[in-house]
Amino acid sequence: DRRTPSHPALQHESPPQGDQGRRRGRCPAAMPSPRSSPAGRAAPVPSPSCAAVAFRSLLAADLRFSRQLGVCAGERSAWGSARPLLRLLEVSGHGVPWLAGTLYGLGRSESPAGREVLLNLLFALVLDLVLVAMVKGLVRRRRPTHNKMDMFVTISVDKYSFPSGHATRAAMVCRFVLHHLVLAIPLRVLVVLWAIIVGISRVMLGRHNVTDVAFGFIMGYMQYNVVKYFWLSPLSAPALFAVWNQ
Ligand SMILES: CC(C)=CCC/C(C)=C/CC/C(C)=C/COP(=O)(O)O
Repeated sequence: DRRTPSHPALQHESPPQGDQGRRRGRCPAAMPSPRSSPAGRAAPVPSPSCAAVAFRSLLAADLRFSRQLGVCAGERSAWGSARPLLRLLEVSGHGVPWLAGTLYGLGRSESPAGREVLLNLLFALVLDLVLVAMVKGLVRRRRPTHNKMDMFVTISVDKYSFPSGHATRAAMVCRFVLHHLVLAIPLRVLVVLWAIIVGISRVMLGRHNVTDVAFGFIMGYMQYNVVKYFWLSPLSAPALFAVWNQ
């Protein structure tokens, strides 16, 4: 009879059920498994809340799915031959070329409008590096076990994977470019595609889990709002531009 527990421990104390369990914020789907205490009594093992159960299930699904998508994680992986191409994409979304390119552009720019845009792009890139490093350092989620740590120039927090710095940068730069460069429609589409492909390639390379990239996209998208809010201009930062124009 399933309703009458045969195990003596279960007869002593039944797990919190129904209303009682719910009131304590516990998940009915994860009822505690009673264990015997030294005195022979069943000691109720606290069960996790529904939110915790849902969170763990999401993470488990994320790990499984990301592993399946990591088809370029090594040369011998299913799509290993595409790895060099994805590594090229990795460099295209890396902080070093973006910072170097922006600094170079700033040095060469002769128009005040161009300098203003590039100065704000520099601010955006630095802000992105700082925020991503802070979140990575706080969350400390390890990179997927199938990732080969052969990345192009990393800093210490880059051993962590949440969020994907490439995804934040790609999303933020994409918004920035679409707002500040006058581009023909096909080029605008290309910029959006580049950002999406950079994000997807992080999972295919085995560098990240899907949730790292998804959160990275959201974070990068919002970072652009911060850049817009603190937009540096001769009006908002006259001292900076005065020095510049000397
Ligand atoms: C000036 C200075 C501190 C430059 C640092 C540039 C640099 C090494 C950025 C790191 C870029 C990177 C490897 C991000 C990691 O991207 P994930 O998508 O793997 O999170």
